[in-house]
Amino acid sequence: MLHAVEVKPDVYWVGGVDWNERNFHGYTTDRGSTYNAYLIMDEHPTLVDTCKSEFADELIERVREVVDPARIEYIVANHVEQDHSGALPAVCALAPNARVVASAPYGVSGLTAHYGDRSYLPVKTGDTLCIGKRTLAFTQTVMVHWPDNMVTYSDADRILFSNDAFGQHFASSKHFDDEVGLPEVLAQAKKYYANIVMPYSRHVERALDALSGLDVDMIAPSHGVIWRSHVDEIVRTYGRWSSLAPDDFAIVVYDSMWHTTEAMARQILEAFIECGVPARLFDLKANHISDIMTEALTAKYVAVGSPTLNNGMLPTVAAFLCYLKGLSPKGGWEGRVGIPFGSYGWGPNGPEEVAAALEGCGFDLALGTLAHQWTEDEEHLAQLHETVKAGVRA
Ligand SMILES: Cc1cc2nc3c(=O)[nH]c(=O)nc-3n(C[C@H](O)[C@H](O)[C@H](O)COP(=O)(O)O)c2cc1C
Repeated sequence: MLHAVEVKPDVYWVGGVDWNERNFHGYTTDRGSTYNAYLIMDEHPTLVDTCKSEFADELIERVREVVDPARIEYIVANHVEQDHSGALPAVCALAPNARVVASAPYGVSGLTAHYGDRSYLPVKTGDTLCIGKRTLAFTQTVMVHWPDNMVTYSDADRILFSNDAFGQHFASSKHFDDEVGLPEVLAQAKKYYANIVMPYSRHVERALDALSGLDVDMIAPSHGVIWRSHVDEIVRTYGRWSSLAPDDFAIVVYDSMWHTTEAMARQILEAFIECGVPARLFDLKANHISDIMTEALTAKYVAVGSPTLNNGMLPTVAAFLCYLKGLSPKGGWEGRVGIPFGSYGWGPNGPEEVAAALEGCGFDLALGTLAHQWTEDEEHLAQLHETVKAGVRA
């Protein structure tokens, strides 16, 4: 088994590795994940976060390699969600004198709802906790991505225990950003941001501002690898993602029964490419919505196509648009163009429903709804091509 790992003097990674996790509440995790917990050995031994309940034994075994769990005096619960707090009852049972530190009011109320009243120690932004040589400082990062989220900073170690922020679903026997392929880790961090954090981008901007004064040389998130060599890069990258500034890039997402909407999708793709706009095509039968969302994070153009089925859009397209709506930034998609399209037999309800959904997400439907009756011929496909080119060049 993987042993506890000393990430800085007297600070140990003691988390769990979920090699086989492939679907995290509807988000595909093709590299598995980790639930990171950190043990700080000071005068008052402190555990930062726990893990999913299924990994409690793994975590406790790693803690035992460093210290008898009964000696733990504080458990900092940065976030209520069960992947970080599920092992709390098991750890508390072995550490009966430990005080559980949680953000007020939502961390305390959330933990109480899940695990009962455990005399939580409530903290707010600016509060500190002396654990010996070290002082831990807490910053609430409200709605990144739940109301209770907070991060914990250890001044003596210059470590930010960032919980979900800067995390990646990435299982590895290595623990640091410089020990694994950076492009893969950044890709997983982008997928995490797009699928978990994106709707709260304004809150991320505020959190980055609040944390900008800290002297950080290690970011220890609760999922994936620890940032020690690329701290500036991931903070800068979060700044870029949270700004929601789009790249000149297009995604074309569709489903189709008899290939007409598919032919339209391919024509739209070609038009972008001819305009010099990099573009990607996603058939919803072959691509998972969480992978498409990763690309939506930075795409200026989001074209979505559905034929009409039973007076509406296809269920696959509806599922994608429902997911997109939930993850759309609360203030809408400033500067982003939505392009609804699709084929129909006798009523254009399919493409029209797509248009209404894209508008509801906050896209600008600058090109209108590109609906076509029955099958496409060469002439109409050429017209569609020109319409998209004209829209992109306008
Ligand atoms: C089961 C089924 C139900 C359909 N229901 C409708 C409908 O309610 N209204 C309509 O206008 N067309 C309806 N159509 C026709 C399709 O919208 C039409 O064939 C369209 O060109 C299919 O586009 P596609 O090739 O992208 O699948 C239906 C087709 C099928 C197979």
